[in-house]
Amino acid sequence: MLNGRTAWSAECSLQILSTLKICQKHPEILCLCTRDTLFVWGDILIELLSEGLRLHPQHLKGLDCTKNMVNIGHYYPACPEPELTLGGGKHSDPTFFTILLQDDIGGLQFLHHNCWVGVTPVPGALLVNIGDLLQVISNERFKSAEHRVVANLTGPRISVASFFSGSKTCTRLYSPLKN
Ligand SMILES: O=C(O)CCC(=O)C(=O)O
Ligand SMILES: [Fe+2]
Repeated sequence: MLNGRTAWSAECSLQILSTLKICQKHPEILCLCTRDTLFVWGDILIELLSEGLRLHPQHLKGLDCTKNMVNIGHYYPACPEPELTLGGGKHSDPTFFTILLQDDIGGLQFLHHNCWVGVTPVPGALLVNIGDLLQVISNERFKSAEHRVVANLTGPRISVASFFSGSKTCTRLYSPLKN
């Protein structure tokens, strides 16, 4: 807090720092993760997801699924006793979908048939995670998988998540698609 105000600049610079640190390690992905490019990926993805539901390619876009995107940078310091803690607790994303850029440290795990399965980092790859809103809209044909981040002896680990979650001022009611 700064004079009673939230120190938003610290969060903001952390986010930029995270993106820059990843880009320093993998300069080839710089063009993948600008805000404009992420909106393009979002539009391509939502078309594919619409088609996956046998809908018109623009159907989900018409529900404003890609209208708003929030970027959050994560910084997980190296941990001397990783088994005693977690980098990020178990959750599902309350979004339509999330595009995630992670560095090469690893630690992200998804819950699959009651087992935690690690996501091996692939240099330059963006990871797409279905969120709760898309699970509801798709009538559970797409699943919003629970995930967590384990702490690592090595680090820091850095990731940047781009959350596509509709407009903050949206008053639209979402419900499962009729079959
Ligand atoms: O840091 C990660 O790999 C995952 C972060 C995450 O799950 C989130 O921001 O919702
Ligand atoms: Fe998440």
